[in-house]
Amino acid sequence: MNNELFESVDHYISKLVGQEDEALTAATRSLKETGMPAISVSPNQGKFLQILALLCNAKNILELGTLAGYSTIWMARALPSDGKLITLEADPKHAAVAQKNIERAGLATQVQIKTGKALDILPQLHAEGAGPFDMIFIDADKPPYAEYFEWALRLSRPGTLIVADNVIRDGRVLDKNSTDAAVKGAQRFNKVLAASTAVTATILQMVGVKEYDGMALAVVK
Ligand SMILES: C[S@@+](CC[C@H](N)C(=O)[O-])C[C@H]1O[C@@H](n2cnc3c(N)ncnc32)[C@H](O)[C@@H]1O
Ligand SMILES: [Mg+2]
Repeated sequence: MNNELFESVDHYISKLVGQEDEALTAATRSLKETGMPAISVSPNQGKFLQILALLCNAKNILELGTLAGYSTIWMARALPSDGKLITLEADPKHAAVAQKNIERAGLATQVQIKTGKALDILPQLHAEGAGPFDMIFIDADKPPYAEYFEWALRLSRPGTLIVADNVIRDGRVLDKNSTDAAVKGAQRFNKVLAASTAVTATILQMVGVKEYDGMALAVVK
């Protein structure tokens, strides 16, 4: 693989159609400033998520895994003025940084961060009658991705788009003997996705400024 070329082309694309404004660059800067890991989606992936949200006319988005709110900002910008995005984050420090970034982006009235483990909050959302969501982006810890998918289905309607990030893991999903918990989580999720009769799904490989990876896309039947 020619990673250098993939990175250069990724920069070329983001310069053309994935330009970040000050709110997005500040969100990225906040990772370094607060010692958070640089594991947000890339600018072009953020733009891709925004386009997906626009394609499904999303008024109601759910995100699992906020970090600094970078992907949150890209997706929330696709919402109409009365649209809402709920994002779940286990780490209160990440949630606090994300809240500031979301306020800076002028999205505080549309975005709600819920702090806690996704597997605790998802049943609460379901019990409260939240949703159905138009789009659900799964990007939290990888081992329970299959469980996140089951909860996403419960919070969906026919036509809901479910997107799951990082399901290729530098190609390591091919390694049947992998002991890496994230790889095993992705393998288990991909199997569950493929076997599900509730969705029409595919997986896109992605190259660029981030590690070689991929996103799963599933439309609920
Ligand atoms: C890959 S980062 C999210 C990146 C973000 N979606 C973006 O692209 O800008 C994963 C986030 O999930 C959070 N997380 C980890 N385990 C979690 C859990 N059980 N429930 C909710 N969030 C979790 C981590 O603290 C981290 O902030
Ligand atoms: Mg990710």
